[in-house]
Amino acid sequence: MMMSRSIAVAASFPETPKMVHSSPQAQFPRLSSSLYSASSSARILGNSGRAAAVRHLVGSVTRTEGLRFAIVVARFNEVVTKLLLEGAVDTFKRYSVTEEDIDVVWVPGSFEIPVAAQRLGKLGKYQAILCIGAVVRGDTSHYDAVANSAASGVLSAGLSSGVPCIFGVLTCEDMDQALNRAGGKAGNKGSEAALTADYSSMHRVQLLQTGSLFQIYLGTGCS
Ligand SMILES: Nc1c(NC[C@H](O)[C@H](O)[C@H](O)CO)[nH]c(=O)[nH]c1=O
Ligand SMILES: CC(=O)[C@@H](O)COP(=O)(O)O
Repeated sequence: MMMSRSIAVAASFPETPKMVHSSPQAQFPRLSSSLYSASSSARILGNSGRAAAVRHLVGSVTRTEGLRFAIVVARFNEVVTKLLLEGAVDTFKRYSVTEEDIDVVWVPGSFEIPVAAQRLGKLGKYQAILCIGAVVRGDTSHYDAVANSAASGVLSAGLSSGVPCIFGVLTCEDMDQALNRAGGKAGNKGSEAALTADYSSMHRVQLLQTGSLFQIYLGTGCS
C-alpha cells in the first residue's frame, strides 16, 4: 500500500496549518498502515507552495478486534427483521467481531429505534450503532410517518451522540421487496449495514487517534 510521504493543507484555511511530513506510522505509531491508504494522484499546494500528497483516511474492516457494536432491531415485521439481524451478526463475525462485543436491543417498531440508538450511543461503549427495521407500506399514509421518523431519528441519534448510527431500516412498498432485501435476490441489507458500521467505526478510530491531523484538515484548534 503506497503511503503518502507528507500531508499539506490548502493555505486558504484561517490558521496557518502546520505541515505534517512524516508518515502516519511515525506521526501516529498506534495506527497501523492498514488504517490508511494514500492517493499519489491527488495534489494540493501547501503553504510552501510545494505540491504535496493528500492523505485519504479510509476505514478498514480487517481490524475490528476489540471494537464493540450495538444493534437496535425493530420487532415489527419480525419475519424480515430477524433475517436482517442474522445477516448483520454473521457479517460482524466474519470480520472478527466477537459475539461478546455485539449487544442487541429489541424495540417495538422502527419508530422507537432512534431513542434506543441515541441512548446506546451516549453510553460511549460502542464504535457504531446498527439500526435495523422493516417499514412496509400499508393502505394509509402511516408508512410515511414511520419511515421518515425513523430516518430522521437515526440521523439525529448519530449527530447528538457522536457515534455512527447506521441506517439499516428497509422502507418497502410490499413484503416481497422487504424479503428480497433480507437475504433474497437483492442481498441482505443487514449485512451491508454491518459492513458500513465496520468502516465507519474504523474511520472514527482513525480520526480520534489522529486528532491533530483532523484539526489540521479543518484548520481548527478544537480537540
Ligand atoms: N407499520 C410499521 C411499523 N409501525 C409501528 C411503529 O414503528 C411504532 O412502533 C408504533 O407507531 C408505536 O410507536 N413499524 C415498523 O417498523 N414497520 C412498519 O411497517
Ligand atoms: C408502515 C405502517 O405503519 C403500515 O404498515 C400500517 O399499515 P396501514 O397503513 O394499512 O395502517
